[in-house]
Amino acid sequence: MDASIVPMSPILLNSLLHTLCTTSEFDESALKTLLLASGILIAGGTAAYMQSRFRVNQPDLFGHCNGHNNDREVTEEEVGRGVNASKNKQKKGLKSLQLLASILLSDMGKLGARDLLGLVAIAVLRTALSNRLAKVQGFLFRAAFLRHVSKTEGQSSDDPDGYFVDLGRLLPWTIRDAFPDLLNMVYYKISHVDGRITNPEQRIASDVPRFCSELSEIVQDDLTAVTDGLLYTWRLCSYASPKYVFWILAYVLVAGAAIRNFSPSFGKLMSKEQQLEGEYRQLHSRLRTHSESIAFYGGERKEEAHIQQKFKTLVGHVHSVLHDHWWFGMIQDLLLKYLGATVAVILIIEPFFSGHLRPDSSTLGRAEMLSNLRYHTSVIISLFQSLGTLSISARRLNRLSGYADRIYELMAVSRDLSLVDEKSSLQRKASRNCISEANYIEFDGVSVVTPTGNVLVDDLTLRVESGSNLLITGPNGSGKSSLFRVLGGLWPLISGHIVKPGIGSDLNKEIFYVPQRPYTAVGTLRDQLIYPLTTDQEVKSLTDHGMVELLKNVDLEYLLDRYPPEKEVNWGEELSLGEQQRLGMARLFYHKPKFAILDECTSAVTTDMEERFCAKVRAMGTSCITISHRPALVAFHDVVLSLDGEGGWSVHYKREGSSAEVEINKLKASETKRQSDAKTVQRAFTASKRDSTFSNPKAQLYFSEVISSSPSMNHTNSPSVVPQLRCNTRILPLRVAAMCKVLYEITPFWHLKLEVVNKVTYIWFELKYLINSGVDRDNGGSRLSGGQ
Ligand SMILES: Nc1ncnc2c1ncn2[C@@H]1O[C@H](COP(=O)(O)OP(=O)(O)OP(=O)(O)O)[C@@H](O)[C@H]1O
Repeated sequence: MDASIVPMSPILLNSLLHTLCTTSEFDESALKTLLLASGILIAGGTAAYMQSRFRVNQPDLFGHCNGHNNDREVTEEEVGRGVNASKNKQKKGLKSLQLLASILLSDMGKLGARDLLGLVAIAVLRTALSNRLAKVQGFLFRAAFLRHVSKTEGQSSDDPDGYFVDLGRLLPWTIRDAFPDLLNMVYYKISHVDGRITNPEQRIASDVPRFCSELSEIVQDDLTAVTDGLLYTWRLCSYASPKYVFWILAYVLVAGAAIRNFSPSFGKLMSKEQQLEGEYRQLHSRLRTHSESIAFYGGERKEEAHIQQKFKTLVGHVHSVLHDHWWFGMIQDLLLKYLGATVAVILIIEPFFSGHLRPDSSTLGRAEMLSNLRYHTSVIISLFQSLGTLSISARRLNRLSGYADRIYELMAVSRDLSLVDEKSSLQRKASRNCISEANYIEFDGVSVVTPTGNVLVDDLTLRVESGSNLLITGPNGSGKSSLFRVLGGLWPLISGHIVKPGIGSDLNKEIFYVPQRPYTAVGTLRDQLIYPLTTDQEVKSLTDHGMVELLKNVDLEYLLDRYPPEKEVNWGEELSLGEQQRLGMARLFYHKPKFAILDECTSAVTTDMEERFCAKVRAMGTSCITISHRPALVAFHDVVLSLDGEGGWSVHYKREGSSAEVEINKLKASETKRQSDAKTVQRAFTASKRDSTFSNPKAQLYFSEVISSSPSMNHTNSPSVVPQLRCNTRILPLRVAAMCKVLYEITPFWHLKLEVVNKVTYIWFELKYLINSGVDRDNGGSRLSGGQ
């Protein structure tokens, strides 16, 4: 709205001024137009404001939701609470803004300070230039009056804003570089353990850039407003008297106070919008990650409904925000721009028509007056605009505080989690609960507790010497993986003592974790093998021959033929699950750690591959800690830790000559009901005969039959998704008409329609001005020549 209405103000004033210059009295039609426009704006603004304040079907009146809880009436107490909560939130947001600003300033450095000074210099230059232009315009008016140049030429001089704003807005982007790094090891804890913050990625990827860009705009605009304000105050004081500055200031202060009273809590609205947007994006990202499973299940409708619902909530909220911006912008523009400009014109007229600047009757005197009037109109309007800009800064800062609040919350939580880590490690050191370093892994009285407080394993005591191999079994959800979350420091050590190698150094060198869900990094095939190292970090660089050997160990050498060595591939999408798991094994062979934690990392590979893998890891001298449900793997391990899923556990050491079957039977004695379910599946699996269907040569025949009986894909059967899109031979007018219809239908929002209304009003004023000025030039021209 602002952008389209702003140009109206100078046009109205120019029109008024023009009329004054030629006839020395208000033109009746211009006054009517002004009154009509003001009336429409006041009526529209008041109606919208009333509507917004009395939306009774929205329970969280100050949260601006789209009214799902119609069945509950809003009590006065609740509204009161809403007001208090809103005010508290607003204060919190402004405090966050203050803190972020101080971080930005302290991290700005020499480069940032230089840029800030550059901005100030640009603002001063811009003000000086616009002052000069205002003077030139005054001279041109004078010259036009004396018939030296045509008057239209005089009006064509440009405002310098366009030349400076773009350049000025580039500079504050460097402030963004000074932003502290929000991504660190705490990220996992924020998203998986802590639970205070949802969608941290939205805050980092979207809120931070938006915060920086809006902050840069405010800094730029306010700097300009301050320099303009100072210069024009001085000019006005020196030309007329300080009383004009006093009147303008008084008007802006009163209008500003009235506006502040009306202002909705834009910070809170912004914050909620970001949260809803984050949730909406997350649904899309989930859809992308699980698209194959969803397609197999045929779950498109369910997913679509879910996404649609989130989208509707987001749109409803955005609608509500835009509506508030609209009516509030209307009131603000009315008070600070239109009414303000009218007050300015009334102020400027007084000294020229009844005061000390009243011209003498000579032509030169009138020309001088015209020049002065033009210049001082620019001065007074610019002063109004700059004070107006400063007074709406509160709204902009309020909006900005919404982003600031979210960013600061993220920073506070991450700092909190780091501090908690440090504190608890200190506490643990003081007590007996701590992690210390040795050549082996030991759990001594360790309890594994989930972030929600469930005890998964109680008081575990177990030692894994370097060179021995441990197998961990237990029902699903019994805490097998969680044990290593505690060992790796992802979950806090609530009680007990852990001993492990590699503390303080690169943990992967000593204990290498191969996860259940294979992880493939972005990059080339080589990058997959050396992950998490980068090429620069490699102690001994992986040769081509070494790479072939690693891949041969896991039967993946064909990947070298399929993909050029330097090609970056989305491995997670192009490789099968089993292939990704085998790539994970090859990665382990490359790193050759002291201990390898194999968390069901062979669940998708063939059994012979699994056995080869275990044999190779043992031969490498790496101790395996394997989580698996497969009894076949017992043979490769010396110790079996069995979890019962209810906090209990038992350790079994393999004796000479005992077989895997004996060990399993031993474990059976202590089975609970939950355990026995898992074991039954294991036994059924080992007892079942291999299905020979797919090794049967006839299977090929079956596939051929399926393919031949499937419907052929010819073009005549292609589904007509959107019939309108299929006819591509439509003539241009029809296509334009269809486009307009679609545009109209997909833009049900007020603000867009309002834009159209604004544009039409603007054009109407332009036309009216052109017609008036044309008529007046004819009349005025003849009158002037008559006068001369
Ligand atoms: N971030 C978390 N917050 C709360 N509970 C969690 C979290 N992560 C895991 N859990 C819970 O901890 C329990 C143990 O999970 P864990 O992944 O250790 O199981 P597991 O024994 O490895 O199971 P599986 O054999 O299915 O892999 C589960 O009940 C799970 O719901």
